[in-house]
Amino acid sequence: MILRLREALRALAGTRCQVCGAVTGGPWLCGECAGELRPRLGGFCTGCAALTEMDAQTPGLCGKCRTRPRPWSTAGFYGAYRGVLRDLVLGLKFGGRLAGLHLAGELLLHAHALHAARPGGLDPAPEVVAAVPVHRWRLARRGYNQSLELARRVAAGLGAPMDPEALRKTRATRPQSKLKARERLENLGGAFEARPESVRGRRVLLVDDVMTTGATLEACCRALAAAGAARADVLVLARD
Ligand SMILES: O=P(O)(O)OC[C@H]1O[C@H](OP(=O)(O)OP(=O)(O)O)[C@H](O)[C@@H]1O
Repeated sequence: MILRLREALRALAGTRCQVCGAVTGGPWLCGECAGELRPRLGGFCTGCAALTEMDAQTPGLCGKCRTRPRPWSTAGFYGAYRGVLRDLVLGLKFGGRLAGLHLAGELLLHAHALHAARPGGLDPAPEVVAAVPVHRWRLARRGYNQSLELARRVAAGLGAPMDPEALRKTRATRPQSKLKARERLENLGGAFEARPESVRGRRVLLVDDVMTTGATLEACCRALAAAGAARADVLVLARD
């Protein structure tokens, strides 16, 4: 009975666009949203994924990454944090639109393949997949950690081990989205801890939904390095 109900709900979800909720004939997206979703192939920094004005520009290191490399090896992302991709991220995080996880997982896997194929790109076979953690209070309020759910899908798609305990948030912090760029790194000081048993000597792929200043991923990668990770790559759905 419960299974039949689940199937019926799944069938119902399959008739709606996972981004805008419009009724569709297809499984995941309406024509309008599908038409807008395309991976960004050029015009980004290979170090921090910062976007340049021209998306036709050959990817290379930005000035900031040349002078102050980030504490990760390289970054991969699907697209700019705009339009349909932004709606998808916001729906996952604040709208409880978890049906979007299937699509988001596929986009992340597509992004991983693209960024693993470029020179100096993502590790094609990470030894551990980890997620940016949320504090237990936020978890209790939201009911799930969207980054963890995304990381699970990436790990399953890559056939790589997922370790939900690899990183932990040790204290509650103000949401990055509410802070100015210069306040963001300070907000996260000492807020993340990595578990040495999970990451020591291993190549880690760290997954999050969106990168804005990169402060969150930076704080997490510093924790991974402190716990002895051999390498950390970062992968996000959207770059702001
Ligand atoms: O690159 P940054 O400038 O660090 O910003 C990006 C981070 O900000 C958001 O989390 P936020 O802290 O707002 O929310 P959450 O803890 O509620 O997921 C987002 O999910 C990223 O983790």
